Parts: sequence; C-alpha cells; structure tokens
Amino acid sequence: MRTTPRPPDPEPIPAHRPEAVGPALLCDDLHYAFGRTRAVDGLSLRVAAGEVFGLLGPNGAGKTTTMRAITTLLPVRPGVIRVFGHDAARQKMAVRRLIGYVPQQLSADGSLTGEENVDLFARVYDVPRRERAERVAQALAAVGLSEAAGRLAATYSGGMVRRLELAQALVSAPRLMVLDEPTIGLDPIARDSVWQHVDAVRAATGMTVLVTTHSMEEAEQRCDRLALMHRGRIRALGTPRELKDQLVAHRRESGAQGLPEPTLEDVFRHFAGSGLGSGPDDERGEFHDVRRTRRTASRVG
Ligand SMILES: Nc1ncnc2c1ncn2[C@@H]1O[C@H](COP(=O)(O)OP(=O)(O)OP(=O)(O)O)[C@@H](O)[C@H]1O
Repeated sequence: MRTTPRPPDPEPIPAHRPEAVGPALLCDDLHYAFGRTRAVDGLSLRVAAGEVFGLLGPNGAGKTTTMRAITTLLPVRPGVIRVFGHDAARQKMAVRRLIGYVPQQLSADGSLTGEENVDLFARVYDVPRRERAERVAQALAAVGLSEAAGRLAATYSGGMVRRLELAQALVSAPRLMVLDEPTIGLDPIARDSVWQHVDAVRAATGMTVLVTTHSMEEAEQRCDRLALMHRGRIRALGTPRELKDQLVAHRRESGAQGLPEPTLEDVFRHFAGSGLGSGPDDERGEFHDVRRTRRTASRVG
C-alpha cells in the first residue's frame, strides 16, 4: 500500500464542544439473544459525556454483546440505544461516526506498518483525503507510536499492538470510545501506558469511554462509574465507593457483622455471583468465552 508522508509536528486531536444533547450513551431495556441464550436481557444504562464507564461481569455476562449492539454491529431487538441523542437503530451511520471501537479480537494487520494500519482505518471511516495524513499522524502521536509508525505491526510488542488499535479507533476523532478489554494479556507497564494515552486523549478532547475489564484494580483506578453485569442484566451500578457502600448496606440488612471493609472484588462476587450457571447453554457459553479470551490474550501477550 502507498502511504502519504507524515507531517513533522502533528496538532492535537481537536476538542469536542460540549452539547446539550443529553447523555453520551443511553441504553433502555436492551435485549439480544443468540438462539436460546439470552446474552443481553433487559439492560438499561446512561453514561454521561466525558465519563469513563466500566462494564464489569464474569465471562459470558453479556458485555461484548452489549458493546456490539452499541457500536451498531448487532441489531437492537428490542430496546433503544442512543449515542449523543442519535438512535442506533434508525441513524446507524450517524452513530458509527461518533464511535471508536477497539474489539477484543485483533484488528491490526501484522503485514502492514503501524501507519498503514491507521491509514486503512482513516479510509474506512471516510476521513477526507486532504486531512488523512495529518489525522493518521495525530492518532499515532496520541498513542506514542510516531517513532514506530514505519515498522511492520508484526514487530510490535503486545502493548504497542493495543496502542496501535487505539490509534486506529482514534483516527475518526470519536466522541465515544468503546474498549473491549483493552489491556487483556498486557503486563502492568504496558497496561499503564495504554491508559495514560487514553487519559491524554480524554484530557484533550473530552472523549467519553465505555470499557470492559476483568481487572478490579483497573476498574477502581480508571473508571468514574461501574455497572456489574451478570446473565445479561445489570446487578449493581455506581462509583466504586457507592458500590462498596451498597455491599456494606446489604451486609447490614442480612445481619453480617465484623467483616472487613469490602473490596471491589467482594462487591463483584456479591452482585455478579461466582457461579456462571448450570444449564447446557451456559456451559457452551463458558467454553466459547474462555476459548475466545485465551485466543485474545495469547495474540497480544
Ligand atoms: N456469536 C455467538 N453465538 C452464540 N452465542 C454467543 C455468541 N457470542 C456470544 N454468545 C453467548 O452470549 C453470552 C454473552 O456473551 P458475551 O461475549 O457478550 O459475554 P462477555 O460478558 O463479553 O464475556 P467475556 O468476558 O468472556 O468477553 C454468552 O453466553 C456467550 O456464549
């Protein structure tokens, strides 16, 4: 693929002006089933503009399915999704233009350079030709990959691949970034680096972030609010502090005494439950989920 030369000093990604169009994301009574498996089963949530919102839950809880519905990759049936006021069912293209999505699966091509990968996404997102080179350079700079832009992605470390995928999603200057387990399989330094770059873009643009993670530490440190999902539904919602307070209140009501201050992990166990179901569908779901998770972890690790 032919690439365009990179400008020497990329400007920062332009900031979004706050608008009075309501929340960044609104989901109302979402449902989605794969055959008999009710992956999303009546989910409602509201994410404010500029928030980092974490969707937590055990494997198979329905997090990825929810994200795929929000990104318009799965139909909403029934239920309503609005992204900055746009209806995901009726204004699909408008919603797609507002969203950047980093899926769990590998979205970078190892046989292309970092720059070529981001350029490809710029074309897919229909970034105007005259802006493309600059926007590609900005996105690569935003994730600290300017130096490595000319190298094949196959030579990148796991953390660099994740940052490249972030750059691919950033090139459209999204207002809502959807990150499905962005740090899975990464070491703590690479994990921090991914988040530092996300934070820098947020500070510069006011971008809203919807993220899934299995790391309670990450959820507590990085997310303003969290929703705990289990079997397609939200079981608890709030800031990490509020969730812990909810567990304290539950313990008080049930007469439990003398327990230490709960951790987010305790909250997760309490609201999401440790058992992931006993039916044949659930077992199929778990195997599918674990296999996919391991595949994802091994390719970025
Ligand atoms: N393409 C598919 N075909 C059939 N069932 C699916 C498919 N994708 C997901 N499922 C099932 O839907 C349910 C929800 O899956 P989903 O991937 O949304 O969960 P998740 O919370 O994202 O899990 P993980 O943490 O492992 O990513 C699971 O029971 C899963 O097996």
